[in-house]
Amino acid sequence: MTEMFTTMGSTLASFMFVWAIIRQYCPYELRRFFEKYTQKITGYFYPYIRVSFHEFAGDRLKRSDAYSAVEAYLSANSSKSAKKLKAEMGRDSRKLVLSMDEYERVTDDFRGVKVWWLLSKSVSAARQNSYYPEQEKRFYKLTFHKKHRDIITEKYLEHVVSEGKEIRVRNRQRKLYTNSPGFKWPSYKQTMWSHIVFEHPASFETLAMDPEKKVEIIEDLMTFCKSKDYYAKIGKAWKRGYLLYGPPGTGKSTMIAAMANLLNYDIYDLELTAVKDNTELRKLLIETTSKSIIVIEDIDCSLDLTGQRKKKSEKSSDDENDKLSKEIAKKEAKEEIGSKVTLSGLLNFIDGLWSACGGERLIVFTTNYVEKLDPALIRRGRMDKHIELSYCTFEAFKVLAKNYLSLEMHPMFDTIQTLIGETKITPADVAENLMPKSSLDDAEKCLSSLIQALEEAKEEAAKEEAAKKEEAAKKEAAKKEEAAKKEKEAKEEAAKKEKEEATKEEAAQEEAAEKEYAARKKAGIKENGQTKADAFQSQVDKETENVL
Ligand SMILES: Nc1ncnc2c1ncn2[C@@H]1O[C@H](COP(=O)(O)OP(=O)(O)OP(=O)(O)O)[C@@H](O)[C@H]1O
Ligand SMILES: [Mg+2]
Repeated sequence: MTEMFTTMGSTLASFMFVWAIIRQYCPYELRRFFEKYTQKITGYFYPYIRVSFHEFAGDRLKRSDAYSAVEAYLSANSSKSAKKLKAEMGRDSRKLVLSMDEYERVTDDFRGVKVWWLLSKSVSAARQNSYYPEQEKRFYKLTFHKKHRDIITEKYLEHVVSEGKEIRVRNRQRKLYTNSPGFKWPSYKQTMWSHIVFEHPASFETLAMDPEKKVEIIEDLMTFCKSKDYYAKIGKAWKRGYLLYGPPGTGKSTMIAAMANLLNYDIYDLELTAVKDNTELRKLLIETTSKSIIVIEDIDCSLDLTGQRKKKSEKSSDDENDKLSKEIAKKEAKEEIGSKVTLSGLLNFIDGLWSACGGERLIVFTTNYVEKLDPALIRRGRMDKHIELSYCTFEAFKVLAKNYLSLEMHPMFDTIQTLIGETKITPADVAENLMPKSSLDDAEKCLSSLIQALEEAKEEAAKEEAAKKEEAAKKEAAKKEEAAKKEKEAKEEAAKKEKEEATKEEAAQEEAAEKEYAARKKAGIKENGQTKADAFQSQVDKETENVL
């Protein structure tokens, strides 16, 4: 026996050696030729057909649906026969779901035909000097006899995929995904999203808001999730945008959780500030699955409106003489290159060509300041439904009282109704006051605490109002004073002008008088001169006469 093993070992070693020599020295074409014909000859004697289902096929951007369906199908069908299993938490964390582990082989029977499934993986070595880790490519391999080719390829595979999909929906753990900012080197099998199990208890029933509005939103959501054919008919991607806006603590985030629970959707909480650029945003979008809600919270804070920045840099580049402004423009341009997601990138994300992939998706934006948002971002078609969540009304209070204190009616409700109508209080504040703080707190105590809070809020509001009025009055007075000052200045200016005019006129008159005087004087001299000359002439004439 030992001898036999020794011989076998040395034969194997010799074979490996020869094969290594062939691989090294045999030209590639010859080797291909050799391999091809070896496969053909083996195929002739080997009567089985193998089908592989790779986890990441094609462009490797997304996990293959076929692989997921097979995985789900086998998790339900293999757990009885496989010996090596892996366990994952199932829906609502109530039950463990078992599925076959790596390198495990199971048998399945379909209409009397026996098939074999194997979960395997191939590991490609890490590239030298590369940051990329070793890459594992997992795949399922189905083996069956070639005489059953038709039944397996036509019927069995269809059965596996449809049952697998059903099982997936049944076992689906709803997840809350987020894009991790520290993630730099995505290998093909890693996704851009990290997730935890989504277990938020919020529902529309516990959401405090106007009942009519609530019903309207629920109907809108239910209609959306049943409208696959309708969207296909009108030629629109199966997605819908919701804009939730209102002051902090009015239930925007709670409503998103309620929507996910109502529709049984996953949530993708997109942190825009952690997205490097538009390309990364697109990748994130591709990796989201259908039946999901993509959420961007506080959209006004997370988006840099680059349109405005461009305007600034254009303005400064206009001024060519100013060196400093040119430098600022350059700096801004650099920032632009290194900047993150742009408005146009986000618009494309919402309703560009890529947004149609996957289908059955809600995109929800929340903001505290709707007026700050670019109109292009929230126009209908992008954000189809705008929902305002505002301060607590009496109807909303009643829902909270029922949730927190199991109260439908109470004598103190009347006071609360009056006070709630007169003041602004968020549902979050109401909820906080209604929550018992110790085991001794009863409903009455909680309601009194709320009444006190409402009164304080009312007082605070009155004070604020008074302060505002005072401020406004001060402003008005300052305005009036300013106007009076201006009027006075204007009057003084006018008087000054008038005086100046008068002085000018006087000067002009004086000048004219002087001119006239000068002219007269000149004329007088002339006249005098003439008289003297004439007198002199007459005297000369007289003397001449006397001489004669
Ligand atoms: N309409 C509501 N119905 C029930 N509970 C509410 C409602 N609004 C607020 N709450 C309670 O207040 C808390 C805060 O609410 P939430 O986080 O939904 O507010 P928000 O509008 O998202 O605030 P922000 O703008 O600051 O993000 C929640 O945990 C919830 O318990
Ligand atoms: Mg919130």
